Amino acid sequence: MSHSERMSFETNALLTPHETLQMDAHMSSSLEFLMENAGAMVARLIRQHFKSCRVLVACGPGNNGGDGYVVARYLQGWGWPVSVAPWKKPQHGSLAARAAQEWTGPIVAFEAAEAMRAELVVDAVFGAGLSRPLPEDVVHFFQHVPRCVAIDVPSGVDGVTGACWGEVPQALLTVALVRKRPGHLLEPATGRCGQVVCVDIGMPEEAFSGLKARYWENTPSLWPLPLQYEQDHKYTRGVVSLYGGAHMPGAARFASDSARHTGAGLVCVSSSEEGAALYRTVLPGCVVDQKTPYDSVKDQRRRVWVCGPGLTFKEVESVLPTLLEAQCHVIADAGALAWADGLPEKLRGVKVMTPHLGEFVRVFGPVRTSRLEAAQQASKETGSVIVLKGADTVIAAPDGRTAINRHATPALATAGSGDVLSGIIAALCASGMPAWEASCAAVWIHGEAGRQAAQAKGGWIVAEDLITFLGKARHAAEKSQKLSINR
Ligand SMILES: NC(=O)C1=CN([C@@H]2O[C@H](COP(=O)(O)OP(=O)(O)OC[C@H]3O[C@@H](n4cnc5c(N)ncnc54)[C@H](O)[C@@H]3O)[C@@H](O)[C@H]2O)[C@H](O)CC1
Ligand SMILES: [K+]
Repeated sequence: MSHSERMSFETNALLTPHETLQMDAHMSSSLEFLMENAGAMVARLIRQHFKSCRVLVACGPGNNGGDGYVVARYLQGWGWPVSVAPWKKPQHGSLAARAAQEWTGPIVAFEAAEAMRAELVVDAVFGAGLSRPLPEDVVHFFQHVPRCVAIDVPSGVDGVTGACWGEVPQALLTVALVRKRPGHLLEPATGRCGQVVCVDIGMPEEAFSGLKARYWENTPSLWPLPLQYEQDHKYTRGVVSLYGGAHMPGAARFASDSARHTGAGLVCVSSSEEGAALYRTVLPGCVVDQKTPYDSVKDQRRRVWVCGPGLTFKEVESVLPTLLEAQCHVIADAGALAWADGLPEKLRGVKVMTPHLGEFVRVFGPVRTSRLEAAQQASKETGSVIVLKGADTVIAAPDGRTAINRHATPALATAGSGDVLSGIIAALCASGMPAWEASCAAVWIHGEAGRQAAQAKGGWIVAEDLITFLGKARHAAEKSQKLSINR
């Protein structure tokens, strides 16, 4: 059992609406207590973030609306001027109806004019499980809202995929209950959520029993990094190999430098006669040879390969099938993905693929669902870990485990940044980490190095800068895991 599976619902696990329903079913006798706590916590957060002002709570017919009535009651109790605008009344006898009954303050029409009169609107219309387009009158209402705080999600956000069912409210603050949801971390929803704060509503541990987390926010607690030991030598640290192309040597250089700076014990670069002469001059820290892939894979220490950065179609064709035949652990990027244009089965056996959206579409075809689901599907079909790169990188494993990474910076959008990532993944795979954990860790370290480099360099960086911060970035992850060797 992997570390993440043992972790159950740690704080970085993400809850889907379906899982929330399962928990609520388990806790049916305590739902009223949970709704009371949810409303109280949201009201407290509002008090922390805003000065007393005219508040309008927009309530839907379900439990999200129920939470809204509780918020209204607490704020009014603290002396705030509060009104409630029900979009639709809760069903008679429901939990939300009971919460509505306890609201004795003003009730106003659900219309734009009321929204405009308010100084702050609480969006308690729909929670994260909505599965149909946002009604027109709800869209119209929220277009006139001055400042908005959303309970669970801004109404119309799909809590799993981050898709929006129409023009959803723009929140300044979104209050997640129990745990964040995958949708909070995925575009376009992230942009509509504002600051996301997660609150404890007193959900007991036993409510999680029988549930197995499948989604996580990518944080260092998800993937323990191997430590450094006294007895280490370069082969215990791990060997990374790559085939260096003769035409675009910069990419192989970035990948090999990045593997070394992340902690690989040794990086071996094989190339043609012409390429090897070049790599010997630019990569003094690597072992450079002219071995054919067929001969290279006979060396049992050379199990982990980066394939693709800087390679032409012909070069990939001459290397990748041999690596896959020998069951090497291949990280496929750039040229290797272009080589499989429209034919993902050519990549069967690859351990990790690192496409950006354009490359992903070239290999797997148009994304008809969401990026999240497309990455999960591709991973299941190919048996490879899919690292779908972006501001909200998705790391999907064939067994369904999915991490979403927000630990990044726009400064990473520079040529060579992807080559650096493939080198980090290779270094961590070579150190013995399983492919999904290595990929998650690499994406985080890449983001951390980008942040540190951008800070040190004043904002704008190139791939070379990123590489020089990889050691520090790995150390930052270790520190955060409280596993630092300097402890
Ligand atoms: N464990 C927890 O985290 C708790 C969370 N709470 C809150 O509960 C909601 C989820 O409640 P639920 O009733 O399942 O969903 P909604 O409130 O979103 O209600 C949906 C409701 O609306 C109806 N509906 C949807 N679209 C339309 C439409 N176009 N026309 C008419 N009606 C529509 C739909 O049929 C449903 O009836 C969660 O967000 C939290 O805020 C609990 O308070 C405590 C435990
Ligand atoms: K909402």
